[in-house]
Amino acid sequence: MIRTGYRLLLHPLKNYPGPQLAKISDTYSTYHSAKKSLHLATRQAHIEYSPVIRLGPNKLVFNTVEALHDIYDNDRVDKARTYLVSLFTPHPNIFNVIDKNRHRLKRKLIGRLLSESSMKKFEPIMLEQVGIFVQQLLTLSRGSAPINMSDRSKYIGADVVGHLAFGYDLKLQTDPTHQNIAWEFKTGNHRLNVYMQSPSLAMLRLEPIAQLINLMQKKSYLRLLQEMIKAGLKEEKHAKYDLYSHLADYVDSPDGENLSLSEIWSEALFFFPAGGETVTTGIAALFFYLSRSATSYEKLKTEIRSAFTSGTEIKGGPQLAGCQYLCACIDEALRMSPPVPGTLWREQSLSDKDSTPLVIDGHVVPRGVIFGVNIYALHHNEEYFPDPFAFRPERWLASETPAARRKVMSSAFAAFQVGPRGCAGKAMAYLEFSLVVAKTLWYFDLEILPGELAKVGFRVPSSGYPAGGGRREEYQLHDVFTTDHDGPYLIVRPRDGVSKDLETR
Ligand code: HEM
Repeated sequence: MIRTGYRLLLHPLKNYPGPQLAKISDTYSTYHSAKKSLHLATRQAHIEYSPVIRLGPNKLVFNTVEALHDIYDNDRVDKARTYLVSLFTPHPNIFNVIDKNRHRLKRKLIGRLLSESSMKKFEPIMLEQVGIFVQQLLTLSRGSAPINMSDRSKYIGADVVGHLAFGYDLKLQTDPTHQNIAWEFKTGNHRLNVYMQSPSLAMLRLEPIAQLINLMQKKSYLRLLQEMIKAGLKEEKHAKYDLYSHLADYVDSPDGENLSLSEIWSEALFFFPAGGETVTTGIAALFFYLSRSATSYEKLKTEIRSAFTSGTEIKGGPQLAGCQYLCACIDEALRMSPPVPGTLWREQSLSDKDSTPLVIDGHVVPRGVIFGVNIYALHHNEEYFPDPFAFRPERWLASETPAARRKVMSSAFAAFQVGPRGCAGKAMAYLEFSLVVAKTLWYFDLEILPGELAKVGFRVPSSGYPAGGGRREEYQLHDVFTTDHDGPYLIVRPRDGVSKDLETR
């Protein structure tokens, strides 16, 4: 009672509007994160209350471009300690490390592997996986089973990352043995996302228990993880183009830039949600939007089919980068269905000695408060993206939209987050995304599957959110820090004559 009274009447955030329950307890965000709908609830709360809302006793969420840059591009701000709930080894990885110096080192080393120039070396492996993707579509197109593009994109996402992280061929695209790991990872993310909203729940230290249950249930991802690590250790350290070969020289090196072996495996494991699940969401979302928008589909198909003369010609480089409509479609899919849709919590750095108050978009934020911008809400803020639920790639094109408007949109586009903790894998993401979509549209014509399956992708069983869930034109994401999603189910028809080079592979 006393604590509730304090939070309502005396707390420094007492004057900020927001759902009543959120002012007194983290139950509000815990409940919505358990329901995987926190992104929708946050946007709804912004609409009902204000661009700045209190979403927990100690939490502020902003919905402005100014706040985005004030928060994420600010040396006085750190990742909030709620990220520590995702710590599995004594060594933090690039995602959950808070200390700025340690982060800088990790970012330097891992950033090299994920840079644009490094991606040129990794591209042959990626192309091989994309080749398997289109070949599998060809095989499936001849069967009677419907093709779920979420499943296909989940498999290729994990296969590509398996190679980059562990130099390991998971073969999810062709062999069902390990395909359920894609879902096991999501379950783990969901649990962590709930803990991140509720620091007190995390303090109960349930994670080791959950891990123990996983072990007892012999979760296949744990077994697979051990298998991948063992296989990696057997190889000569520079045998493959993967994370281990990049970092092996830093293992216990004496010059201060040292990493432990378990730290490298923890980084490699993080690549699965970071690089596998995110690109996957983007690809599935774009196929959803293309299957619903005949105009965009025709425009993109025409662009791809006139930019190249064969499917094998489609690879990274100026020709692919010159496909401007493709780039616009990718950004529009990432805007409407951001693969990391939630609020990425930050706090004033514990080491910040500046005596002036921390100001975010004109608001003085007291120490101890955690804050952020919700990516889904910002991407659907009409002030920055008019008609936010319409899939309109043209809004990103210089030929269709004035420069001033595009500038506003670019500064509000946060799919990869901004600032020093923004995504390190952007170059890889755009390459994989473009290759998968361009090759698919080169080899195949796509149609929505008729009947009940046509509804998969936009149907939310218990939505109740006028601001989001249940829209026919929106690809539905289930917020688990990354996302879970289903569909679209498509009919994939091989183009006459063109798919011959897939038969001969
Ligand atoms: C469409 C695809 C992708 C999206 C939308 C995306 C989005 C993001 C976001 C929002 C963050 C910030 C997370 C936070 O602040 O907690 C992030 C971080 C990160 N992402 Fe991505 N990502 C994508 C693809 C990738 C890929 C392919 C990789 C490669 C493995 C990757 C590696 C990373 C890494 C290493 C970080 C941590 C960066 C740091 O803290 O310095 N991402 N990503």
